[in-house]
This record gives sequence, structure tokens and C-alpha cells, in this order.
Amino acid sequence: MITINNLSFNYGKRKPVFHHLNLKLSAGNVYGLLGKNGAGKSSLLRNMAGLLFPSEGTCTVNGYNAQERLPSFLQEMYFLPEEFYTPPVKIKDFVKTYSPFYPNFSLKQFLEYLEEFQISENEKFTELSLGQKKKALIGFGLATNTKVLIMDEPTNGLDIPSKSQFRKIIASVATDERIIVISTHQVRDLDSLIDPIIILDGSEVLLHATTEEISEKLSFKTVSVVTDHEKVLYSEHSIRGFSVVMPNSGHENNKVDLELLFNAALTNRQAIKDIFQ
Ligand SMILES: Nc1ncnc2c1ncn2[C@@H]1O[C@H](COP(=O)(O)OP(=O)(O)OP(=O)(O)O)[C@@H](O)[C@H]1O
Repeated sequence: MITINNLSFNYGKRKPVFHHLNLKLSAGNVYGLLGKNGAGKSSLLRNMAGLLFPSEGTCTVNGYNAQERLPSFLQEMYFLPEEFYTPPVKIKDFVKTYSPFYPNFSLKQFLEYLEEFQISENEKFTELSLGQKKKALIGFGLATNTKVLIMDEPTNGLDIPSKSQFRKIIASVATDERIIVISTHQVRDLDSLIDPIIILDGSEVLLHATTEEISEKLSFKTVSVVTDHEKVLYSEHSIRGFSVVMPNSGHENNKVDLELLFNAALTNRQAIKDIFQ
């Protein structure tokens, strides 16, 4: 469980990134963290990993105060930042050095992930492309078998086959004991994977809901003409007319379109808050 309680955070004297933020994340879920550029996704993930400290409030991860970064906390937490450093060594030497920090690390799993991503453990990080480096670190992170896995924009820079391999692998490691948090702008890449959805906006949580709740409360449709202007929360031109988001008054079963949801939430903040409160 990750409990963010009354968390305020700012960089030095700059205006707060978060102000009294509250959020509870529980095991058995792959959370999708969405927000515009600068909304605070990376800052929140770094607070969860204990790499940044709140100015007020707390971030507790499985009972540990994240900012204390106790060894027993760190051995159950893997954080893949958006921008990462890789030492100029072979992948297998990287694994020899870093895997002992993670008691549940599985070399067998790691080698399977590398094979899936078509990377050899004999390759040197300096000789890999950015996407290949990222895949090696994703494979390492998943093989650590930590209870908490946090990834900042993991699919950014991955080619199309790697994105589907990524989804497949994440789905295979998402157990009831694990919390996975993924921040992304590439919602279409992770559409079928992330659930619940958290949207950060203006130093607060604008939406936190499961896709089941979202599809119960909102309807995502394509219409030839937009008629019910008052009800429409968001609309945009599409090839066949307009893609619209409306309150789901008829309890219709419909698939959540995360990109439309995101745009609807940011265009019509108060209406979305009222619907989900
Ligand atoms: N090291 C830093 N020093 C000062 N301000 C920072 C620093 N890092 C981020 N910020 C500011 O904090 C805010 C939140 O940034 P953050 O990187 O957490 O957002 P983000 O949602 O991850 O953005 P993006 O989608 O562009 O990656 C922004 O206003 C940004 O300018």
C-alpha cells in the first residue's frame, strides 16, 4: 500500500508542485499516472521512491516512510526514472553488481526478458541504443521482483514490437502482492494495461478511478453531429464525425478511451470532479 497523506512539495522557493495531496494506492494494481507536462508526475514518483522529500505531509510505502530510504524499503522498491544513467559495463556485470541489493532477484527471469527484447547480456551499455538500454533496465527492474515497481514513462523511446512485449511482460508480473505505478503520456500504448487511472492537475488529483468506474460514469462515442452540447464534456473531430465524452446516463457498456478521458478531464475539470466525487 502506498499512502500519500497531506503531501505538499516544492522545489526550493518555487511555487508548490503539490499542495495537501492525498492518495492511496493498493497492491494488485497497475496504476496509470497521467498529467500534462509539468503536472508533477515525476516529482510524485520520486517522492514515492524517497528521492524527493515532502515539505509537509508523508509518503508511506508498505509501512515505511519513503524519505528514510531504509534498506528494507529499498530492497522492495524498483524505480525506473525517465532519464537514467547506465554505467559503461556489460549488462551481465551490471547485474552482478546490482542484483544483490534485491533479495528476490531472479536471473532466470531477467534472461527471459532480455531474450524477449532481443538483447544479449554480453552487450555493453555504451554500445546499446537508448531504447535497448531502457529495455535492459525494464527487464532488470521486473526481475528484481520488488513489491513496488515505479516506472516513469517506460514506453517512451520503445519501438512498436517492444511496446507490446512490455505490456505482455508487465501483465505477467502484475500479482496481487505488487503495486505497479506507471506514468505516461503514451496512453494508447498502455490502454489495456493501466487501471486505475490517476490524473494529476494543478497541484492536486483531478481523477482517481478504475476503468470500470469510468465506463459506468462516462460514455465514449462517435457521433456524426454533436447535438447535446450541454451534456458533452469533450468533443473532437474524427474521421467518422466527432468523438465525444458524455455522462453515461443509460449505464451503457462502453470502452474507456484514455486520450478522450484525459482531454475531457482537463477541459471540464469541475464537471469531472462532480461526476467522480
Ligand atoms: N529539479 C527541478 N528544480 C526546479 N523545478 C523543477 C525541477 N524538476 C521539476 N521542476 C518543476 O516542477 C514541476 C513538476 O515537474 P515534473 O517533472 O514533476 O512534471 P511531469 O508531470 O513529470 O512533467 P513531464 O510530463 O514534462 O515529464 C514543473 O513545474 C517543473 O518545472
